[in-house]
Amino acid sequence: MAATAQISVPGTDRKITVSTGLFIDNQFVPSVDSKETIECINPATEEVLCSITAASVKDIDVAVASARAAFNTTWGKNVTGFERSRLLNKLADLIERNAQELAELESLNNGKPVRLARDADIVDSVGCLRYYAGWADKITGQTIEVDNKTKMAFTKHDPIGVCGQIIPWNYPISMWAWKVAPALACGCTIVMKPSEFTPLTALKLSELVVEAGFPPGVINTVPSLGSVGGAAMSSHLDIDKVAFTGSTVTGRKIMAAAAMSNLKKVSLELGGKSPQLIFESANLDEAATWAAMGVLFNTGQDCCAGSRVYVQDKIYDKFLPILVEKASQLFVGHGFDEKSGCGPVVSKVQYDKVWSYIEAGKQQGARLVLGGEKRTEKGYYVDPTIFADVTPDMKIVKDEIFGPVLSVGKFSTEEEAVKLANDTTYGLAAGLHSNDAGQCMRVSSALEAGTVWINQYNLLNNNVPFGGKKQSGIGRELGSYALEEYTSIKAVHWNYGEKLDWPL
Ligand SMILES: NC(=O)C1=CN([C@@H]2O[C@H](COP(=O)(O)OP(=O)(O)OC[C@H]3O[C@@H](n4cnc5c(N)ncnc54)[C@H](O)[C@@H]3O)[C@@H](O)[C@H]2O)C=CC1
Ligand code: BAL
Repeated sequence: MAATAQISVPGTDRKITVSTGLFIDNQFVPSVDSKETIECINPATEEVLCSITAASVKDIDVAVASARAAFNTTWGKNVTGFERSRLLNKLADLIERNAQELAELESLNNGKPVRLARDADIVDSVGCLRYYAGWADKITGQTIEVDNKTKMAFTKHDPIGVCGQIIPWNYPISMWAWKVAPALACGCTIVMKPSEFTPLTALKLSELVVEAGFPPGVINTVPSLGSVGGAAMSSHLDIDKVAFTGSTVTGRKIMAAAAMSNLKKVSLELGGKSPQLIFESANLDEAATWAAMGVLFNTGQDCCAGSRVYVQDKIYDKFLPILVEKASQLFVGHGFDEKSGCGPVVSKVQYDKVWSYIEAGKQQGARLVLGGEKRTEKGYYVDPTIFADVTPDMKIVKDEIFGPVLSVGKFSTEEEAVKLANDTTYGLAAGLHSNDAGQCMRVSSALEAGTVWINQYNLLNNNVPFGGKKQSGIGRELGSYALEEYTSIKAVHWNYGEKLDWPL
């Protein structure tokens, strides 16, 4: 039995108990060979919450063996879709029951407001599990007529097997749900590696996996450093698929490791530098609200953050103050303050990265119109920061910052707007605000992005696919499209009459 930690809930006399071991075969266990630990930090206070076991390469082997055994016996093709659906729905119910505690733990480890973790991240995650519970008994192949006389063929959509799932720290519960729900619906088993920055809710969710009644080995949770556990999973010979969300740099490493090991299937949901275009016909107040939310939600730590806003020249001077006003209305504060709409960034590393970009923006001559001043209090807080009059060569315009930092530039024609928007190696998302229907159709078609929002931003739905073009990724999550990531298609040719003339 591995140990537990008690984490105090601010403003209450309650404590949350977290198992600090690895979750393998439905049990919390110590590492088989290592004493390495991961310190979990509260980004709002910079205090250590607890230390947990860091999985070694050997622990990954043990978790994979557990997932393989489950795949071959109690899960995989040995369980009906109806049963997978029932268990997914049960898990969704348990997460809903525990929403407040999970949201508190998410806030303590990640910094995001409890209110948003509970009412957005967890509500959407429960919805995701229920959405894929609906699919579990509807995953079917095709019957294919071949010659109508002696042969038919059919396809089976088999579960792909053991899935390594490597998730980031920006939406720990949501990314867990996006990975777990379609994999289980298809009959796959899982080795889940949460980010070393935010492993606590994945450990807590593992307790609910047992309570829901999943057989041992179906979901294993192995917190580990990316360079240890993540790398071992990517090159593992008995993992059939890796699903990853995180940086483009790490995505490349995972793909290379997959190629050099067993050519496992890989899906990558990577970075972005998404544009939002504001055309002169737009409702400026509404467009400013979406634009502010588009970059500031989750403190800008969002793969699809709309971190470049381009405004048509005729409305630029009118739009900019409205945008600045909207952004300054956001209350940035401790995640346990119900008023807080934005917490600190997740870690000291991320804090330093965001500030290095703010300094670069200043040095390269962008006009600072909001924020850009450090706070003196403890915690990794960064206030909403807006730079105006940016040019395409600036670092703040080119690179993914992953913080509450917005670059605002100007365009005159629709053609120029599209050119600026597409001037990036990324292609995750884009937004356009216009009341000209023809323009909405033309521009949404021309934007090189996996998701385009028209007169909205950042709102996703569990039944709509999400993923990137260009260097923002490969494959799709959510919607029916995600099922393709977790299935392997088998074609069965059935001869019921043809005799072969032999020798040929
Ligand atoms: N697309 C997205 O949603 C995310 C993008 N990012 C971007 O990445 C930047 C750096 O953040 P990081 O936490 O360093 O991102 P990262 O991409 O390195 O981390 C994401 C996950 O990958 C794992 N990982 C790290 N190295 C690995 C390796 N060699 N093999 C397999 N797995 C590995 C980590 O342990 C974590 O679970 C951020 O500033 C942001 O720009 C970060 C998190 C999420
Ligand atoms: N915004 C969707 C998920 C992500 O940021 O990784």
